[in-house]
Amino acid sequence: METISENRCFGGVQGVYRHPSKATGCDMTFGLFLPEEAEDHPVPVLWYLSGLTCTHENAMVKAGAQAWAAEQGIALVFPDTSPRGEGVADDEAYDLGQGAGFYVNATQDPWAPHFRMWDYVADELPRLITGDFNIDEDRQSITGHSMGGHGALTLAMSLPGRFRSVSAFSPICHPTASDWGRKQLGAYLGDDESTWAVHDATLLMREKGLDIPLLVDTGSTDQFVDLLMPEAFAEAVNTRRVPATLRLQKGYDHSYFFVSSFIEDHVSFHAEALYE
Ligand SMILES: N[C@@H](CCC(=O)N[C@@H](CS)C(=O)NCC(=O)O)C(=O)O
Repeated sequence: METISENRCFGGVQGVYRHPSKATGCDMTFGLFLPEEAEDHPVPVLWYLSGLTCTHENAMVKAGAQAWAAEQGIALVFPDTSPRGEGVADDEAYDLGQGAGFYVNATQDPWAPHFRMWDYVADELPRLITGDFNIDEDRQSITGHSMGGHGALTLAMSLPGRFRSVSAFSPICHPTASDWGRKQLGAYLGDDESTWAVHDATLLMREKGLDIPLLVDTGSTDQFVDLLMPEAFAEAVNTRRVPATLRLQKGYDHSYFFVSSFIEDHVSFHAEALYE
């Protein structure tokens, strides 16, 4: 693993690292914030999955999470959103290909060789960070924004026991019924929609429910709210009577100004579960 940068940050270290990935078959870059406590003992970790067009960097520099993670003694990991590089397939559209991995394992050409972001964030990167850094593998929580909120919700519902809590900012809630989803799931997984269902938070909620604390914030004036479909997810949560806090935040849009306004709440919410 190669260290790209390490900067002192709120008493801890904000690092950026690159490593060859077996899952994606290319080099992958991620950001990792370690609070000061990691110098002495293993610390809990909060995963932050990012949205369309993002790299590891957007949330790392724009969400403002480190101050609150430092206060709580929690590590933050910021994975990239797709495989990258010249030998990796791409598309001209911003919402397909590089920067738009959707946290699935592609089965279709030209995506199948590298677009295995599910395996990357569910298996390979967790093993790497808990092996190489002072992180407590038994205390993990997950959050994300937009496409990353979709990733956070679907990972949490599909990997029971892995995470202590899950939250999301403006998540894509029902991708099998949205243009943020149908296009990408069709391209990566093919036309058989039965293979899409395990990547749809609303369908997973209807089918399985969830037994860890759940918090979702969406801006009431998010410009993409019709694509996010928070009401479909809320209905599934209600139908299953899953304890959850689902909020529409008045006047907020889809940007990182929204994420940074509520990140303190989310870090505190996760800290409660991680230190229970
Ligand atoms: N570029 C797209 C939207 C992409 C977008 O809003 N991406 C969000 C996540 S879904 C983001 O975080 N962008 C990067 C940033 O704001 O730093 C458009 O204008 O239609």
